[in-house]
Amino acid sequence: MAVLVVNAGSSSIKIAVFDEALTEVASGRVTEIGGASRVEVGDLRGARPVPDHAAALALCLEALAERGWGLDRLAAAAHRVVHGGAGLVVPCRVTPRVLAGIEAVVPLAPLHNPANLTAMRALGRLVPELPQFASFDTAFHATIPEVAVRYALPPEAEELGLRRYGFHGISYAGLVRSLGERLPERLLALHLGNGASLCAIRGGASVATTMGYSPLDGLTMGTRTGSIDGNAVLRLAEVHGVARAGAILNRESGLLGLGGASDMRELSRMGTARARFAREHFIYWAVRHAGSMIAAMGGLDGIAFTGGIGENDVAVRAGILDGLAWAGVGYDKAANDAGRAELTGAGSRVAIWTVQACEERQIAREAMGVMATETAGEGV
Ligand SMILES: Nc1ncnc2c1ncn2[C@@H]1O[C@H](COP(=O)(O)OP(=O)(O)O)[C@@H](O)[C@H]1O
Ligand SMILES: CC(=O)OP(=O)(O)O
Ligand SMILES: [Mg+2]
Repeated sequence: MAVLVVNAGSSSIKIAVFDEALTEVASGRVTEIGGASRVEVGDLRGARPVPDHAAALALCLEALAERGWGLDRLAAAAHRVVHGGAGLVVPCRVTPRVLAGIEAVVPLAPLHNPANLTAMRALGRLVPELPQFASFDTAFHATIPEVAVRYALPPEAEELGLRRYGFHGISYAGLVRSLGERLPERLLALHLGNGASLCAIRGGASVATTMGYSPLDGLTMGTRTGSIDGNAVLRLAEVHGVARAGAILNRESGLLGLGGASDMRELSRMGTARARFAREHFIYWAVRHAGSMIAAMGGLDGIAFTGGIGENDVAVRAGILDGLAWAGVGYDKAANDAGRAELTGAGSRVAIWTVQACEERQIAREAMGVMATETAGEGV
């Protein structure tokens, strides 16, 4: 039995095939979709224009078929879904009702849910009999206490469903599993990719996170503002209208708005004063928000970096770790420069790791869990 996993991020699509022992047997990725796209699927490696997520998925499926993983060999497909609203949280089979639920909250995750739906519908057209499953980025945050979930709004506003959800939960759940025995009591997890968030994980459970009602809140991101005063949002809407204001906040802000490129690697290459400022802004706000996460956990025992930037950008990691020296954080500079997995410095009170994001394996695991439950149910 093989499961195809499709992880559509805001700037990337990552696919992988897992066998029943959760061993990855094939994988591929297209990054910087719509920009200076890079393809790593099958024999295709390098720069190649890929305009959107649909084209990226088609490329990935073609490459998988060439490697002997045609759609006819798959038992199921499993997808990352960023936002399922209040109604869709636990992993489930994709049905017309589930598709409608994901569609209904497109305005809350405009950079993600359309790509997730594109992948589900495309596979549904290609192989209608293939069972499909969805895992939600919000699920891991179900343990966040009410006081951290609620905005200080009156009941009529809360009735609109305005509350904090939190995202990157699939990544955080996978991270907790990857750390295994090493998992400390109070872990500051940093998922730094095109979308970026922090999570305070206490005893393996999320107790606070920086994203809120949508994946716009918190850190400075590739194209998203991160935290911004509500009155500034109202002003943008007043001047430009709601749709344009939404586009500015979600697609034209963040590193792109400040530095002229959404991609961290590209900003490093540019090296202009603007580009440097954008990187500085990213680091500064990651440290500021980290302070809030540490307070929510009542202290800090470990730090784990993951995501494209967290795993690879040595200078960003160094900047954030320098900014957390006050919390007893000391890191091994040579290990950081070399991109090693263990960064804890001699005498540091806090353990530090980089961990490869393993969203795909976590999604496959969850889909297999749903399949097992369905099969058990049939046997009753
Ligand atoms: N080797 C690298 N050095 C610095 N930044 C990197 C590197 N590889 C990827 N990144 C950055 O990671 C970000 C994309 O992260 P990723 O987790 O793949 O995104 P997504 O949120 O779309 O899943 C980009 O800003 C990219 O520049
Ligand atoms: C939730 C989110 O921002 O995801 P990504 O980092 O993949 O864009
Ligand atoms: Mg991602």
